[in-house]
Amino acid sequence: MRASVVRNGPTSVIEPIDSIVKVRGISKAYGNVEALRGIDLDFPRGKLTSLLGPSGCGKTTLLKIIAGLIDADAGTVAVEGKTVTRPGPERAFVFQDFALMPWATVIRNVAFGLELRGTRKAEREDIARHYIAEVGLASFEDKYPHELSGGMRQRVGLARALSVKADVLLLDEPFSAVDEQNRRKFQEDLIRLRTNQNKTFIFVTHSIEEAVYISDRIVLLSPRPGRISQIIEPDIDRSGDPERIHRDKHYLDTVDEIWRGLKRYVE
Ligand SMILES: Nc1ncnc2c1ncn2[C@@H]1O[C@H](COP(=O)(O)OP(=O)(O)OP(=O)(O)O)[C@@H](O)[C@H]1O
Repeated sequence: MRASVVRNGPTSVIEPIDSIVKVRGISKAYGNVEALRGIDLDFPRGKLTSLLGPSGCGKTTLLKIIAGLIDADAGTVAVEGKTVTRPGPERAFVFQDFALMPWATVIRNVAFGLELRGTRKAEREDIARHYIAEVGLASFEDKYPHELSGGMRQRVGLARALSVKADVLLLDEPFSAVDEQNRRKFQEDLIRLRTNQNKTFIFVTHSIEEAVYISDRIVLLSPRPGRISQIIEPDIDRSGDPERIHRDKHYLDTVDEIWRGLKRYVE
């Protein structure tokens, strides 16, 4: 099936994309389970793209292939024109469970990526402090993960990814382990960070509402083997009150449209 781009809103012209990540012909099977088949995708620089689709359609697999954590059977991924063969400093992965070290303080956890790269202590702690404040955790530098709520641990994971100054942040359902309130707050933080930090975010989610709320572009995958079914670019003004956005006509129409696209897979 050819991918179609749908824009909800006044913009009707589709501009050429300045893509930072190019995925070409990616296929992947685990034994006889075919997870992905022939994925071609461009991820625009400085934008947030969500991967959305039925359970088991290969979203996490695609994210991990982009991260260089697992190999594809066929196809290539290039970041800034350079073929991905392993994890690299220009990409940071935020795991579902945030993968924090329980025996280390917040600041050590956040600075860990820099520690691995050999950045000296004073410098890496300065950088870590900056991003700890950026995610709203100033004054929690010396706490341990067990002293934090799920939402706060999630922020530590994000601060760590921001600290290594990767251009591309890969987030695997970062909201799945937190309550609704923290989820909303973190969604707003992500919208703000995307604007302030000029990072490219690639985001796996199960939630249509969440995808429409935070994404510049939504890639809808078909059931396994995952193929691109549709690409949707919600045209939503996110500068205002979040409650207003949730009642915005374009927002509601886009949610509805995606739901109608996905419904046929779950009925
Ligand atoms: N290491 C593995 N070994 C065997 N099968 C796997 C492995 N990892 C994933 N799979 C299978 O590959 C398919 C795609 O998995 P993946 O986790 O990428 O999908 P997903 O869309 O992220 O799923 P979900 O929405 O449920 O999180 C699934 O059927 C899954 O069971």
